[in-house]
Amino acid sequence: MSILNFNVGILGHVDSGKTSLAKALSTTASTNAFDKNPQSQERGITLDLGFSSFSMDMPEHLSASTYKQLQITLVDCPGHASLIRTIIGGAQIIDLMFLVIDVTKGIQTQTAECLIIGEITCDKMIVILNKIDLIEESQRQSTIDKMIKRLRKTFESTKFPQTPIIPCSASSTLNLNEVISTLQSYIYIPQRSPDGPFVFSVDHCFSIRGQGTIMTGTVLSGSVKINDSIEITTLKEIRKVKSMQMFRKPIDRAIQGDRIGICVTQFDPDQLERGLVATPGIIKIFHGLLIRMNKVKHFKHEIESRTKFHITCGHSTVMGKIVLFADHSNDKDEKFNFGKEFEAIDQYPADGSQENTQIFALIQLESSIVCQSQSILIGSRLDTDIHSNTCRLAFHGHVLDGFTDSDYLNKDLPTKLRIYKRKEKIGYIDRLVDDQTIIGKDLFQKETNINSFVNFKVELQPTGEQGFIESPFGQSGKFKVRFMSKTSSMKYHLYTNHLDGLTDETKQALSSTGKGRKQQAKTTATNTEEGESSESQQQRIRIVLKFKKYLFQEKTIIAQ
Ligand SMILES: Nc1nc2c(ncn2[C@@H]2O[C@H](COP(=O)(O)OP(=O)(O)OP(=O)(O)O)[C@@H](O)[C@H]2O)c(=O)[nH]1
Repeated sequence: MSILNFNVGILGHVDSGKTSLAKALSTTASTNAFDKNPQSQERGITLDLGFSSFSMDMPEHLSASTYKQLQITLVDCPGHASLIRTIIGGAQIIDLMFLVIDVTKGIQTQTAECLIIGEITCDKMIVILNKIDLIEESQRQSTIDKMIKRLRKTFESTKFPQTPIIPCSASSTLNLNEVISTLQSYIYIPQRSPDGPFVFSVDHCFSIRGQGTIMTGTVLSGSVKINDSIEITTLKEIRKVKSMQMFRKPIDRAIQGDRIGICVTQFDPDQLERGLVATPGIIKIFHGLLIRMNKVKHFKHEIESRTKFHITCGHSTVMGKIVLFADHSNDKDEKFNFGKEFEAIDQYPADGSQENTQIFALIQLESSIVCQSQSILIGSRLDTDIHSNTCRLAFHGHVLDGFTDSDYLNKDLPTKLRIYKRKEKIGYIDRLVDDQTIIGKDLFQKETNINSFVNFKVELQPTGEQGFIESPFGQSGKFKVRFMSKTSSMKYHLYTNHLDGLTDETKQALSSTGKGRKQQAKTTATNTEEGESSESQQQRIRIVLKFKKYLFQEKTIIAQ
C-alpha cells in the first residue's frame, strides 16, 4: 500500500507554542522530536528541528489518487531569532506551513520573518492562532475576531491573502479538531518522483552499537533501496544501505518526500551533523553559485553588488560576496544561458526584475557549500541586532549553477560567464596635429595599455563629432585621435589655444579664413548656442570614450 508522506513545517515566534502543537497532534516522535536535546530542555526553548508524525485518512478530494494512506510529518522549527539558519534549513523540505501566532501577542518580529520564509519556500499556509485558553471565556470570541481582522489586513499583501486562521489551544487541545480538518482540506499531492539521482537531506545522525550509524532526514529527490551505495558527500565516503525505517516501521524503499532513517556501516556520527547524502558522484561542493535573485520586499536596505551576506542553502550557512548582473533580454521562464553577455549592475534595481530584464547574482562563497542544482538559497544579514525589529532576510533564489573548482575565479569563470560593466572615460584635447587629427590627454593613466583601445570610437562633447583612437602617443598616456572629417571643435580649439606643434602647412590650412586667432575665437564663441565665453566653452570640449569591460578576466578584455 502506498503512503503519502506530507511534510508540515511549524514556524512562528519564540514561545508561541510550536512544540506544544507538535506534541498535541503527533502520535509518533522521531529520535529528535519535542526538544529532546538536553540543552533545549535546560533552556526551555527549541534549539533544533524536531520531527514527529501522525496518520490521517486520505482526504476525500484525493480519494482518486494512487496513495491509500497519509502520513503527516511535522517539522517543529525553533523560534528564536538566533536560530534562523536552522529554520531556513527546515523550511526547505516542507509542503505546507503552520504559522503559529500567540493570540495574546499578535504578529511579532520572528512571526514576520517566518512568514517571509514561508512565502519563499511554500505554496500553502495555515495560521494557528494559539493560546486562546488564556483569554477569559466571556471575552474570547470578540478578542479572537478582532485579532483575525487585524491579521487579515497583514496577510492581504502576502502570498497567502486567503490563508485560513484557526483559533486553538495546543496545551488544552481546544479546537484542535478544526486544525486537523483544515489541514486535511489543504493536503495536496506534492511532486513525488522516484526518478533521478537520490539526494537525502540529513538532519540528525547517531550510532547504535552493533548496528551501525543512523542518518535521519528527508528524501529530496529520487529513490533509495536496501543495498544501494550512497555517498556521504562531506566525508567523500561511500556506504551501503543496511536497513531503513519510516517512523519506526522497517521499509525497503523510499522515494522523494519520504522522511526516513537510513542505517549504514559504522562511521563517526560527529563527522556529519547535517548535510547531504546521495547517489555517488552527483552532489558537488561549490565555491561559487549562480542564482536568479529576488529581493525580499521587507528588507529595508539596498542590496549592493560586491557586498557580503549570509548565504543559507539546505542546512549550511556561509558568508558570500554577491556580484549582481542583469540580463536585458530574459524571459522569466527562460533558462540561464551562458552564451549571453550580461551587464554588471551596482545594486538591485528599485523596481526589481522586469518582464524582459532579470537580475542574477554570482555568489563568491567564503567556505564551500554542498548543494544540488535548483536548491532554494536565502541571503540574509544575520549580524543585524535581533532586537532591532527589522527584517534580516534580504533575497532568495534557486541555485542555477555553480563552480566547483576553488580557483574558479581565475579558471572557469572568465571563459564561462561573461559579465561586462559599462565604463566611460573623459579626456581633453592636448593639441592638434592636422585638421582631422588631434593628440588627446587625461583619458588614460600612464601605465594603461592604450593599444587595447585602438580603433575604439570617441566622441567630442558637446559637439557630438566622432573619431577613433588611432594610436598611443608618447609615454605619458597621450593618444592620437583621427576624426572622420574636419571638425569645427578642433578648429575652435586651435584658435582659442595655440598653434604649437603644427606644421606650417597645417597652420596655414587651418588659418585659411585669413582672420587672426583672437578674432576667430570671438566669432566661434558668438556662434555657439549658449553664447558662452571662449574660456568656459574651451573647457567643455571633452573627449568621451565609452566601452565595456569584462569582469573576472585575467587580461583586460574590452569591447565597445
Ligand atoms: N496557556 C497556554 N500555554 C501554551 C499553549 N501552547 C504553549 N503554551 C506554553 O507556552 C510555552 C512555550 O511553548 P512551546 O510549545 O515550547 O513554544 P515554542 O513555540 O515551541 O517555543 P520555541 O520553540 O522555543 O520557540 C510553554 O510554557 C507552553 O506550555 C497554549 O495553547 N495555552
